[in-house]
Parts: sequence; C-alpha cells; structure tokens
Amino acid sequence: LSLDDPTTDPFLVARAAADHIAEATGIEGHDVALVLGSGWGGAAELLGDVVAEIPTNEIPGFSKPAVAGHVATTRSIRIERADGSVRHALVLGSRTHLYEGKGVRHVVHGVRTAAATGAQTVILTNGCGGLNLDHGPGTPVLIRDHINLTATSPLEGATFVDLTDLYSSRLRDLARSVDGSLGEGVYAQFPGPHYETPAEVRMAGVLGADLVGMSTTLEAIAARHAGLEVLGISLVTNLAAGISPTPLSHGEVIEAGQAAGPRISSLLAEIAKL
Ligand SMILES: Nc1nc2[nH]c(I)nc2c(=O)[nH]1
Repeated sequence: LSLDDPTTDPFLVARAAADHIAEATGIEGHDVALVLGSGWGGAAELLGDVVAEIPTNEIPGFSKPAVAGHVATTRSIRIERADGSVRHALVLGSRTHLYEGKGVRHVVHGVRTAAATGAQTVILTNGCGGLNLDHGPGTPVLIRDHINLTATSPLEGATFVDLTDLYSSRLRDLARSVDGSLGEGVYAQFPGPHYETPAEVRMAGVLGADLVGMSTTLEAIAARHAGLEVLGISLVTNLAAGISPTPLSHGEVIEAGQAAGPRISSLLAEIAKL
C-alpha cells in the first residue's frame, strides 16, 4: 500500500493510517485534528493531557521527516471541555510541503488520515508573509478564503467539489468569540520553496491576497472533499517581500514569531476546546 503507486487508492492508505493510530494510541476515534505550522508548535501542550505520542514515520503513508534526526511525533490529546464532555484531538506531527516534491498525495495524507480517524474538524495553521502593514509580524489572522496558485489539486479524476465557505464561517465566528480582535484575510499559496519577488507580492495583492504562503490550500481542498469542517489560521511571520519600506532582518522575523508563541498557542487551545 504505497501512495507513490498510482494504482493505490490514497483513501485506503488513510484508512490504514487511522487504524494504526487507533491501535497505537488506544484512542478509537478523534474529533478534531490540528496541523501546526511554523510558530504554532506550543499549542499542543495547552490543549490538554497528551494521552499518547507516536512516531509519525511509523504511521502508514507518512514518510521520514525531511529534517534528518528530527523525529516527528503525532499526539493524541484529551480535551476536557467546560461542560465536562471529552474530545480527542489529533495533533499531526509533520506536514509535507508541495515543494518537497513527494507529490500532492503526501501533502494531503495527514488531513485524509484525520478524516479517517473520525474527526469532523481540522484546524490548519501556518506561518506566512503578510501584505498588510496592520497585520505585522506576530499577528494571527483567520483565513477567510484562499487563492491556490500551485496549479495543482489534491483531487484526482472527475472529483468536482464546491469550495464555497471552504474556511467555515461558523468556526471563524467561534474563533472570534475567543479573541474578538482577530482579523481575516485571503491566503495565497505559492509553490515555493523560494519566496516571492516584490512583483509577485504586488500581483498577489492585485489578485486579492492578504497573506502569502507555501502550504494549506491543498490540504483545505482535500479536507473539504473528505467532509471535514475547516478552520485556517495564519501567523504573519514576516511582511511579504517589498511590503516593508525597510528590509526586515531575519532576527526580527524569528523574534516576532517567538513573541507571538504564547498568545497564539493559548488562542488555538481555546478555539479547539469549543
Ligand atoms: N510564500 C511565502 N511563504 C512564507 N512563509 C513564511 I514563515 N513567510 C513567507 C513568505 O513571505 N512567503
């Protein structure tokens, strides 16, 4: 059963992955899945008790992490809600970017696996470049809609899927009930791995984008196709190329991401508990 074999049904691999997760964590079904992008790493611990932590590369369909030595783990977290009910969150340990060249099936395997575990909701987070000066580095922004500039799709064959309200307005309202100051934006995914030129950033702005990144849109499409309700949140880690009058230092970008860590981690934990 390999995603790289075109004759393999990718949903069978997701099923095998979900069965492995149930067996390895002892949790039969998960309710919500989280994909933690750059800057969002601290959220898992605030969600609740880590019931189980398993090596991601032992789950069918998840290949070895790109970064040698970094053992990505997938965690099952028990969320106790205010009304005393319990939900299980699956925090996917690794994200495959399109630019890794492993193929789009790998990019969306995590969300397909999440759906196969029984999750009804997926929260996709990422780090991105911002086009608006009022959403500077360190600002979390709710994704209202996306522009997929990857020229590809995770769906195969005549799989026509409506993407209206892809980024659930219900979940965006819930997120704002946690933090009313949260803004919204349109996220454009470029293939990467290079960053945009100032001209490409200007183009993205003309097209209506507020945020530019290299992930999320393909995962969101696959999540919707798999029946998941989607919430997307970006952390503006830097102003996109050409937006800042003064070139941003890398140190400032790292510092802004780290400074935002505690705030966005507690924000995400509060939202996931709803
Ligand atoms: N495409 C794109 N992706 C990003 N990821 C991060 I963090 N910053 C950027 C950015 O400026 N552009």
